[in-house]
Amino acid sequence: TVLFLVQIPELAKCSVLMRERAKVEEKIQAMQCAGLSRLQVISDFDMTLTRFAHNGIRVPTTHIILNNKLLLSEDCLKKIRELHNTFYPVEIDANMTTEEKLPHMVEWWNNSHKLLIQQKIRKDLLFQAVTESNVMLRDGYKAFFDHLYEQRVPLLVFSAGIGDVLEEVMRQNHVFHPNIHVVSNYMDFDDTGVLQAFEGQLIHTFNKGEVAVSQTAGLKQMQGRPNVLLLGDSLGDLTMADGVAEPQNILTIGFLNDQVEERKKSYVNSFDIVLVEDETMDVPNVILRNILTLRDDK
Ligand SMILES: Nc1ccn([C@@H]2O[C@H](COP(=O)(O)O)[C@@H](O)[C@H]2O)c(=O)n1
Repeated sequence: TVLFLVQIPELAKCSVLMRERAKVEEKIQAMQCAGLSRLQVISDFDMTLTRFAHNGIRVPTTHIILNNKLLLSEDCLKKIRELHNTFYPVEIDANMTTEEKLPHMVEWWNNSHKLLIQQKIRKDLLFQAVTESNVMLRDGYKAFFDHLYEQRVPLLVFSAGIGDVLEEVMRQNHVFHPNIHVVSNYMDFDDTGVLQAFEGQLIHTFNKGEVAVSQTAGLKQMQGRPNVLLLGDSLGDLTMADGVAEPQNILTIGFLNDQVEERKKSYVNSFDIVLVEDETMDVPNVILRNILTLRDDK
């Protein structure tokens, strides 16, 4: 154990919480032994791969990136902000159960998507909306994406945000590599490039388990990879690996960004590792380096 802690000093930082350190060590060691050919990474996007805040200012989610006068009228911007002010507190409420939150999440996503469709958003303006936004990936993001790509480890980005927007964020940061598969809410544009609907089943924060079973279970590039590094910022993200066939070791890392004291206990009880107000990818990167470099012969 002492040797292990020397190898991963980042886990000793006070912003890193673990319910059972020994279990974390055991899982990492098992994943090291199995090698990279048995590994896949599943990550949420908003507030997990992106920062929560920068210099005290909230970083936009993929939905909020669209809150730009280029795309939305003043009236629509106001309505979208009102929806956010009503429903985000519900999403992160430490005293409500997931079942209690569910109908509110469906209402939030459906109403905001309806408003976006009414605005007839043009596909060719998404690039500019992302450029003009303050979206930022977490510090250390490049090493995270590049290392997985170089080592040919598949990365499933599983997001209740907007797929077209998060792809553009990764593209503009030069990390949208071919080993990435995205499952998210994609926009459906008509022949003239105007938003007319959203494709497929709606994904919100708390139905990722269902979506995993129906959409990610059959993904060819993820098959034969029973070891999972899972990254999220919501308890709903813990179900993102529900589509993995015969899982062996699932190491879960939760970013606790908001309502820290209220949610600390439930996060520590649910994720293997909890990172408190940590805007970096340092811990996932060091764990990946351990898993990927100790036995890279497979
Ligand atoms: N109209 C909305 C709906 C949701 N959000 C936020 O987006 C996040 C979803 O994306 P993940 O990549 O984290 O799955 C979710 O946590 C909501 O807070 C929003 O900003 N506007």
